[in-house]
Amino acid sequence: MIRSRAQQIARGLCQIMGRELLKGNNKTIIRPPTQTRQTPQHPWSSSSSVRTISMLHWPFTQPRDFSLPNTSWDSDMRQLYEHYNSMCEVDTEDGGKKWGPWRRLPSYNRSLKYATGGVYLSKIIHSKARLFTRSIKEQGAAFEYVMFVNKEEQKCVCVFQAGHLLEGPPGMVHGGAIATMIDTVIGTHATYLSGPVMTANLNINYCSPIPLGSTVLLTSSLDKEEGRKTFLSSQVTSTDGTKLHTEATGLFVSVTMGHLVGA
Ligand SMILES: CCCCCCCC(=O)SCCNC(=O)CCNC(=O)[C@H](O)C(C)(C)COP(=O)(O)OP(=O)(O)OC[C@H]1O[C@@H](n2cnc3c(N)ncnc32)[C@H](O)[C@@H]1OP(=O)(O)O
Repeated sequence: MIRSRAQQIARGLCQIMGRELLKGNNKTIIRPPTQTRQTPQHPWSSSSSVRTISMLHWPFTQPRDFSLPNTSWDSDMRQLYEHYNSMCEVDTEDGGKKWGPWRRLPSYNRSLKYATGGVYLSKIIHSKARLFTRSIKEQGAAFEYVMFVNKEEQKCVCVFQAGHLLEGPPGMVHGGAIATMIDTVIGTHATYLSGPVMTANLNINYCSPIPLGSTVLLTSSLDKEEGRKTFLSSQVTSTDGTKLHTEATGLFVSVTMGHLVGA
């Protein structure tokens, strides 16, 4: 009985989430429920077919965007955030603003919250579930990160500060935490490019340890797409790009929304 109720909710959710995924150039991208500030209209979201949500008419709480700066961020993290954020909006000749080549991806503690009504649904469906990387409340204790995508170059970058709860060897970041971040970054990038996907294969080479508490840069680039398969590669480097910490490749397989929510 409970299962059939869950399935009904999941089916409804599929319909809702399906509507909230943007279609751009035949690609599906995650859409935030709202912008955190006034931003210029972006070509990807300017289509009249896109259903935007007016939070003015939305009675439920706006989810917290974890990718915005907080006091735990060190100077490297802030500088890189400012660097990529400044390329999200550029000045026009007439003194206005327009979208730049990069876009910051918002980040919530449940993927469900990207959908219209997702904040409400997340209180009903597995209400205690949290996205692994956003499950620790203390700022700076575990995964602090922000992701930016560049549609033209089909690239994604992530500025990641590894907190003290991610220790593996003494004073160094746990390999599983690094794998988690790589999966998160290339998985998000694959979703951005290809719509709902799941990780089918992840290969990782750990080249040099990441000091606990430090900030590193993760990059993701599209290698190829073959039918339902999206192949990406990733590198984790020091913030100045001179030291290679980790390199990885991943295969993501497109799935239906039903597959994702277990309907
Ligand atoms: C917002 C935060 C984002 C975070 C992103 C995190 C993403 C995740 O961690 S997902 C969780 C971890 N992953 C999983 O649990 C996935 C478990 N696996 C599955 O569900 C399924 O095996 C799944 C969906 C990957 C593929 O199953 P299915 O849809 O039946 O596809 P299937 O027909 O088997 O394979 C499709 C193609 O992929 C290939 N393929 C599938 N698995 C693999 C694999 N491991 N290695 C190589 N190729 C593979 C198949 O050979 C096939 O290729 P082709 O089309 O050329 O014949």
